[in-house]
Amino acid sequence: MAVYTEVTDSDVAAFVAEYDLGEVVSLKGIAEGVENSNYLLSTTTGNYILTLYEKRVRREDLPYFLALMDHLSDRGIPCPTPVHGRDGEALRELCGRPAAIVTFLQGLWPKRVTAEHCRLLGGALARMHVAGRDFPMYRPNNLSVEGWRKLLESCDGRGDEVMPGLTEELEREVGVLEQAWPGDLPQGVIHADLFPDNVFFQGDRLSGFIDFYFACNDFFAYDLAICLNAWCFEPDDSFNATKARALLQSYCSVRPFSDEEMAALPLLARGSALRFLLTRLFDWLNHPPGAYVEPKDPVEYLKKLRFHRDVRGPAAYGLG
Ligand SMILES: Nc1ncnc2c1ncn2[C@@H]1O[C@H](COP(=O)(O)OP(=O)(O)O)[C@@H](O)[C@H]1O
Ligand SMILES: N[C@@H](CCOP(=O)(O)O)C(=O)O
Repeated sequence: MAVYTEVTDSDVAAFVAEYDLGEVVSLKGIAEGVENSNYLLSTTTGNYILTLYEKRVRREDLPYFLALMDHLSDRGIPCPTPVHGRDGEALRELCGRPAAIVTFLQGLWPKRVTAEHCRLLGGALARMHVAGRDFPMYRPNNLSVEGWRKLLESCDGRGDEVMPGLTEELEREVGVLEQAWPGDLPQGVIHADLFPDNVFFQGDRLSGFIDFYFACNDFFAYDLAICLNAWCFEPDDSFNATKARALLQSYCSVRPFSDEEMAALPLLARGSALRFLLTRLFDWLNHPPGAYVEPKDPVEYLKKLRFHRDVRGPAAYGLG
């Protein structure tokens, strides 16, 4: 369960007193999620999400994430909006952690992804990229190519505890991707963690995006590469080109891809697989025994990486 920091009734009452949100009715820990502590907060004015930011989120990055949610929702992108206190601040401290309240988003994330989900996702992602173009803040992607060698080193050569030969394969991959990574592609604000559990649907529409706590400035096509990995593989690890085509075509109908972006896609998808493989590997090797949150499987992302390594053109993604 993703509640790392326990909040008592008196803590939350004092916290909520800083806002015009009425009285606290209840506070329930939310089991889903990995990175932060999330609570469903009910007050006499409605439902909200209270988040206490944990290990991977740096305090200095929080103004970027919160301002981005304000910016995108002002431009009609469905996403949570930070609630500002009576002093105008959205970010404050609770139980020794940075904390914020955001609006509650209706809908559920898809447990079984369909091509229609991918189609809706593609269009909405492109609209988010366009809406972020005039966002004035900048945050580099510290989990992209410049960060991978350090991330691998932080695993202390223990990759083979997960699979024999893994450390060597990852060292090779990091080297190849460092050499081949594109220098310049269309870029702007990206979500950078758009997995199915961060996208809500209601009936036949996409009702919103959540979890902007990896958002950063990077190649737009890298966000799509993350989605290809997270949405277009089946539980038996096979790649579903129909889902990929639905995702990419609907994205391009809103924000067309350049030839350079299309050509770079297999490499970006390989790199995005490596990024999640490395953070999962680190968490797998370092999670305390008996911890509530089950670490995610790094090997799932090794298989995805190997798939993209063998891709020779857009036909593999249902295009061309
Ligand atoms: N704004 C929101 N509206 C509704 N539910 C939310 C909202 N934010 C988070 N949640 C709930 O909390 C869960 C975990 O949120 P998430 O941001 O993915 O956590 P983490 O950053 O820890 O991975 C989500 O799966 C969802 O159930
Ligand atoms: N999506 C990442 C883990 C981050 O979890 P989230 O709940 O913040 O999306 C992964 O699958 O490795």
